[in-house]
Amino acid sequence: MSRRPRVWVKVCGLTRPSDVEAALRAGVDAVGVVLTRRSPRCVTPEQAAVLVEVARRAAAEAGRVGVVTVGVFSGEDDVTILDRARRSGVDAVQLHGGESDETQARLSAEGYAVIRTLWPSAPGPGAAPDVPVPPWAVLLDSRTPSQAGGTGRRLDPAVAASWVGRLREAGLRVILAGGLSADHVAGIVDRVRPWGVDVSSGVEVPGRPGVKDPEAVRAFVRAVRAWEDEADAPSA
Ligand SMILES: O=C(O)c1ccccc1NCC(=O)[C@H](O)[C@H](O)COP(=O)(O)O
Repeated sequence: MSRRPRVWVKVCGLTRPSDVEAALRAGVDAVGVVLTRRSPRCVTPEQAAVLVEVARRAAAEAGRVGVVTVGVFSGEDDVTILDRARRSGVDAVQLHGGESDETQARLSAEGYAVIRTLWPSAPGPGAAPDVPVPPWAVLLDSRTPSQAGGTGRRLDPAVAASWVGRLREAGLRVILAGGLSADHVAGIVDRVRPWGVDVSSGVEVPGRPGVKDPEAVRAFVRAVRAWEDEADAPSA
């Protein structure tokens, strides 16, 4: 029997300090604030700064090190991204609008961990693109014609697994997103084997984007940690 790896867990689209505290208490590794106006979960940099401070305080109180605060962008120019990232005080930026390699490099040079989003569409070797400059992590997500993220739509697990395999071979950390929730995250992680998972609408109060349900967040983290505690059968 072989031991399973720890899975990095991010809850995204937080808008309320109490939800940030609850997420940290539940044991998440990262909290995301959406800093693009192209989202119903958008917060201002000033609101984000309060949430980031709450996250740092809650992490310190819980004796947690390495908790990451992430600002999500989609389609903003580099100057706007840098301005909002600085004003909010996030550790990492998540590029969720097909931003360029140059933008990624510029943000890395400014000291931000960069999470680069890809939207898997086709299965098979060669379907996942090359990522010429390795970011801190790659995030696989679903999208609709009007929304680049936070859609609540699941990826096809076979497609996701093939992209994760290919990107892992290239040495990248891969975070899986797209319609995850407590009731099926363990099964998807078992099949797709990402380095991390990211959830937003699946832990929200139904019909209220940005308002998290603390019990749903706890159930999500519990489901991931329970999966980690099981062991893989030896391969034949
Ligand atoms: O959450 C949004 O509203 C959003 C809007 C535009 C770009 C990105 C956005 N969210 C990014 C995230 O990291 C979400 O957690 C991720 O898309 C997963 O969302 P969900 O499918 O609802 O779990």
